Amino acid sequence: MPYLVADDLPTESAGKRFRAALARPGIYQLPGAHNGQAAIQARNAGFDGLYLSGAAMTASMGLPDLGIITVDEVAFFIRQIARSSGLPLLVDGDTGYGEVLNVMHMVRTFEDAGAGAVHLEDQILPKKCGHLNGKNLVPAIDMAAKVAAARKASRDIVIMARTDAAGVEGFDAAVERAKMYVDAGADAIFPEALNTREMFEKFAAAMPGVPLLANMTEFGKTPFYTAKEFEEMGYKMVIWPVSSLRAANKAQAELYASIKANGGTHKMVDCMQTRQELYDVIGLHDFEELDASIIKTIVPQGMPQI
Ligand SMILES: C[C@](O)(C(=O)O)[C@H](CC(=O)O)C(=O)O
Ligand SMILES: [Mg+2]
Repeated sequence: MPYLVADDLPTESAGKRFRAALARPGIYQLPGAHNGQAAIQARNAGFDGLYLSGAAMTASMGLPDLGIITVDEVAFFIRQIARSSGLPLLVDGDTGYGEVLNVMHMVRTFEDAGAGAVHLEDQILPKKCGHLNGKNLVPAIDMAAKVAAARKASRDIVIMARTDAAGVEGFDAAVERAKMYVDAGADAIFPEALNTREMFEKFAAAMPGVPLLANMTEFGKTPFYTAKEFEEMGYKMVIWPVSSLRAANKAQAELYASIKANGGTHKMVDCMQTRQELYDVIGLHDFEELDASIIKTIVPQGMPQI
């Protein structure tokens, strides 16, 4: 039903629902949803949690993933995904867009917008995709302070700390940083850009009892593993962060090339979501029925003749 009806809204905060999902056995599978439509499609495919990727948001805005997006721009994405899908959402908070007060502002804004979890990373600005070379990190203590700030700002939202150290300072430093971030208040850890099964397993063995996230981004440093394989390696969450946008972007580029080549869209119609399919996904008829039903709650016998 449309998110507009109070009785249909989740009774618990997204943060509590995200925590409950983490407490279940098995790995929590969080496909990237880069907008409200993608979020409904992922839910319809059977997922019960989602990821909002900084790389996908910025790419969809025609920008590189360098941390030049703002808190309110991200909140716009969070709101549409939380409303359209009703699912708990893990949001990419990049570096927190500044220092400790900015981190706190981010956490409050994201939680108020409907996010269930947020991750913060230990790079300096301009940050980079974790799977690129040439990253630079802030001192571990500065990141720990950001984590403590996020913890203080959180009502229910899950605070996750990402460390990019494995590819910069080495594996041991990544473990050391992760432990420091847990001590500072992180609920979960995202070890970025591990590149072998051994590394994933060793990291999990070094962090007993801490929920860990695996990032199964394509064309990066991590070879393909399935959700089940990550679960066996000791991971509690897996994201496919940019996949929906990559697939949509490729389809879009083919569409534009075809219009240009053929003078119209006729050759691409078979690749398109039909009007009916679109309306089914977004629930147009539910919204129309809701609209028509409101007057009946005031005048159940129909409109008086005056
Ligand atoms: C997870 C990530 O932070 C994202 O923004 O989705 C990126 C994904 C990517 O660029 O492939 C990352 O830094 O890994
Ligand atoms: Mg990112």
